[in-house]
Formats: sequence, C-alpha cells, structure tokens
Amino acid sequence: MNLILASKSPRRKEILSKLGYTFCVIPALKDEVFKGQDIDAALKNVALSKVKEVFEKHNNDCIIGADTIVVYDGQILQKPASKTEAFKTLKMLSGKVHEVKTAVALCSPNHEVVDVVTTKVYFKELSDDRINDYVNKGTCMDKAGSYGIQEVDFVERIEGSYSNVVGFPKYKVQEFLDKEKDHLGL
Ligand SMILES: Cc1cn([C@H]2C[C@H](O)[C@@H](COP(=O)(O)OP(=O)(O)OP(=O)(O)O)O2)c(=O)[nH]c1=O
Repeated sequence: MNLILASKSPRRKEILSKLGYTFCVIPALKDEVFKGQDIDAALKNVALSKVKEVFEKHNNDCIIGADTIVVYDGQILQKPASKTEAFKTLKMLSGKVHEVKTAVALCSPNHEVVDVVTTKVYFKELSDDRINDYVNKGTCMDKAGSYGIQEVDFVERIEGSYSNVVGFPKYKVQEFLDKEKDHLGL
C-alpha cells in the first residue's frame, strides 16, 4: 500500500516529508463546498471529500489530506479572491484573536478517519502600510485568512499547534499514519 498526499499545498508536502514519510502527491480537483451550520462538521466534509476523490482512483492506497480555514467572529475566511479582499481581511484581524482550523482526513482500504485541530492566533496591531507591504508581495493569495504564519511577523502569540496553522498538524498526521504503519510497511 502506498501513501498519497491529496494536496497541492507545498507546506503540507514539506511537513509530511519532514515527518520522514515517502509518498506521492495527487491533489484533489473538486471545489471545496462548505455546507451546514456547524463549521467543524463542514470542514471535516471538505477534507474527507478531498481524500475520497483521490481514493476512488487509488483504492489500494492510503490517502491523507486536509483543509484549513481561518474563523473570525463566526465568519469562515478562506483564500482571498483579490488583494483588496486580502487587505480588508488582515485589517479586520489586526489586533484581534482568531482561530485557524485544519481538518485532517485519511482514507485507506482499512479505515477512514477525520478530525479537526484548532489553534488560537493573536494578531498584533497592524498598520495599513504593514498590511499593504505584505499583500503586495502576493504570497497571501494561496492562504486561508490571507496570511501565512510562516512568512509574517503579525503574530503576538498562539495557543495550540503551529503546524496546524501552516496547514498540517504534525501530531494529528502522525496519529493517523501510526494506525496505518503496518500496511505502509513502516
Ligand atoms: C493560515 C495559514 C494557511 N496556510 C495555507 C495552508 C493551505 O495551503 C492553505 C489553505 O488552503 P487549503 O484549501 O486548505 O489547501 P490548498 O488549497 O493549499 O491545497 P489543497 O486544497 O490541494 O490541499 O493556506 C499557510 O500556509 N499558512 C497559514 O498561516
């Protein structure tokens, strides 16, 4: 049984590699649809849909994937549609606390599992110039909440997993893959 990462995220690929796993990357292609009132349940569904899409074509393998969102004041903040939206999002998050939630999902011939990890992130007060400098670089465009914790100094402190904010909570990924290690020949 082979391990497949159902993600185009370079950060997820890097984290899984650093955990010592050998795998191939086959991103899920379907759009992410958040449905229902409960944010955690909707996020789990999105992560599961990614791994199930890839498992349909690779049903003898172990597929792991994830979906990350930022939640502020009950709002789901995904990747920005424009730099203007990114600026507005970061101005809204300035000086406030928000949550970053990542759902990790695994699907294999042996079992299917999904769980959500939440990290609280406290932002510093950010000036418009500081926000503009970051947004104009453009690297915010492929990141939930319009920022990458790994590339900004906006954060006062966090409560919870740092790797979860980046998009792949190491302890959860390890927990899920430990259950598959015999089948993965590890
Ligand atoms: C909040 C935050 C998000 N992110 C990234 C992680 C994810 O790549 C992205 C959230 O979008 P996702 O839809 O979770 O992932 P993706 O589109 O990058 O890849 P795929 O759907 O194929 O798995 O935001 C950071 O890199 N740093 C951060 O601090």
